Amino acid sequence: MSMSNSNGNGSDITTIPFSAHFDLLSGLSKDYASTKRPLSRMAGMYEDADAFSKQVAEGDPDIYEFYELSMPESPNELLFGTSIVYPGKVGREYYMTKGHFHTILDTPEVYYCLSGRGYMLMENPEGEWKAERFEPGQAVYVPPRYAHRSINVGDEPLVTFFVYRADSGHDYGTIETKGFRKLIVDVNGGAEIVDNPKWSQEG
Ligand SMILES: O=P(O)(O)OC[C@H]1O[C@](O)(CO)[C@@H](O)[C@@H]1O
Ligand SMILES: [Fe+2]
Repeated sequence: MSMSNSNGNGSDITTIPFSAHFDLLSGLSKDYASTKRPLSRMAGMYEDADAFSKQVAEGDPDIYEFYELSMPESPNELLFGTSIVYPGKVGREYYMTKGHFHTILDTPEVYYCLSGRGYMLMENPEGEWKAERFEPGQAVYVPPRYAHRSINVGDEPLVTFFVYRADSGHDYGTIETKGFRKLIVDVNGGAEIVDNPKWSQEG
């Protein structure tokens, strides 16, 4: 059987069958090294700047880590791995990923929750948004054009398995400066979705 295919751009790429291990509960892999995101890499992304600075100074905790396999950036390939968001809060805001649009905006993504509790917060450039629950066994579809951010509202790591087209790319766009239109915050011990003041001030 031939293992060659074309990436549609004139050059041939070759991938071979393979498998990878991810622990069902922790999401950690025996086969790969993860990429870790400490809090200091998320400057300006949490609403409470004082709480952010204090936590960075007091140890700069890892907020999340993920595995991203090295794949040819082709529309004919898929990229998959696990994402692990640790439990905690910055001020009233739960630990979360940076979140991103795909550089090729029209590409979707699927997430499957392996353990933990949280939300996938999604919004498109037109301002439509949706927060879907993550709990073990729940799959979430991120449609084309939707930015997506995983948020851990529980006491355990939030572990998800994701798959997306390998050429999709990451575009942080307005997210690094204004964030998402909504925040998920702790109100008296429960998670609530509230307006992000950075968006409501400017409309
Ligand atoms: O790009 P961000 O928002 O920091 O999040 C990274 C996560 O997103 C992914 O690209 C999957 O969409 C993974 O690599 C990782 O789990
Ligand atoms: Fe993505």
